[in-house]
Amino acid sequence: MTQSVSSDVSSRSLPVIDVGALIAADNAKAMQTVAEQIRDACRVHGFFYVSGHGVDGELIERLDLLSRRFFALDEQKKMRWRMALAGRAWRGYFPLGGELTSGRPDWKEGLYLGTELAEDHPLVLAATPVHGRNLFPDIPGFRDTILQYMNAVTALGHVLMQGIASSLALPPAYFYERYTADPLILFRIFNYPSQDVPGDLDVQWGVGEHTDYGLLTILLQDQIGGLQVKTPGGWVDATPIPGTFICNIGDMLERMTGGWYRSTAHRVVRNTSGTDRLSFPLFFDPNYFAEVHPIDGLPQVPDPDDSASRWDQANVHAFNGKYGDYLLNKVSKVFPQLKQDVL
Ligand SMILES: O=C(O)CCC(=O)C(=O)O
Ligand SMILES: [Fe+2]
Repeated sequence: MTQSVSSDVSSRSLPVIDVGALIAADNAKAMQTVAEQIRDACRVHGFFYVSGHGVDGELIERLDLLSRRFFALDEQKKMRWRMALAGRAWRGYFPLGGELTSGRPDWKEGLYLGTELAEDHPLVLAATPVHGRNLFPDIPGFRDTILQYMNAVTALGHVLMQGIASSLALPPAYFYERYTADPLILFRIFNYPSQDVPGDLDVQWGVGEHTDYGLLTILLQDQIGGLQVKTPGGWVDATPIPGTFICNIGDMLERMTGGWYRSTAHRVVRNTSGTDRLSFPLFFDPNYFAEVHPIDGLPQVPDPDDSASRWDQANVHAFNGKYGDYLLNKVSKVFPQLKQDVL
């Protein structure tokens, strides 16, 4: 990979944490060991691989296969499910170069999805942004597979948040009781095609440097690679490891922990491998209406404001208010046109 810069990968590679004990939930000592591994990973990197997660491998294979079938369709056909058609629900397909990071197009196409809510759900009737029905492409089996996958990984998200609570010496249900009994789940399926960029386009990355907005991102990626994580020692490749997810913490967890855990910047290099790269991030976030507050009693971080070196120059610690407000402010920057049309 051309932009790979890690020279001393062994000391800087990201940890793999087997979370089987958290799922089994029958051995307090083993659960504590996992919580300590999570704490170390969140303190040092903000990124870790998860193995032993229990999500069905056959379901993952089916999701990958059907997603490839979708992206192989003509662009014109894929545009039948374009995001503009979902309005405020913020769902559907966006074409190559259609999403911006820091004002520049990313070299990816994708399908935006989330918790499936019916037209008569109160939040949909109230036209709540990012809530609504999905635009499921008419690939046989795709809808059910996506819904099953979102359910399975959301369940994993609840377990991981229990582990994160324990890692902070909080009761396991800390986040559930305050923020995630009804979490905001956004799910994306991305294709990074191995395709040249036309000379007149200002494209550099698959996805430019950024942090994620919410609590926890649970990412499935295929075998191509390209995700890189910013560490104090430089950019590190998050090399694919079969059978694992990659987890990273988002801005809201940094805010809640007063910077004790950081939302670590990451990016994806442009795919030049000759084969499409697929990735599937699921964002496990606080309820849209939840007010985010710092957690009492954590170790104090002297100066948590790192806005000067952050990709968006934002100070997440200055944010007060509903998670939904924070999210909308961010999302409107990555899809400015859509914001104009539907908000
Ligand atoms: O595709 C990837 O590997 C990462 C995508 C990502 O960082 C994001 O969607 O926030
Ligand atoms: Fe991300």
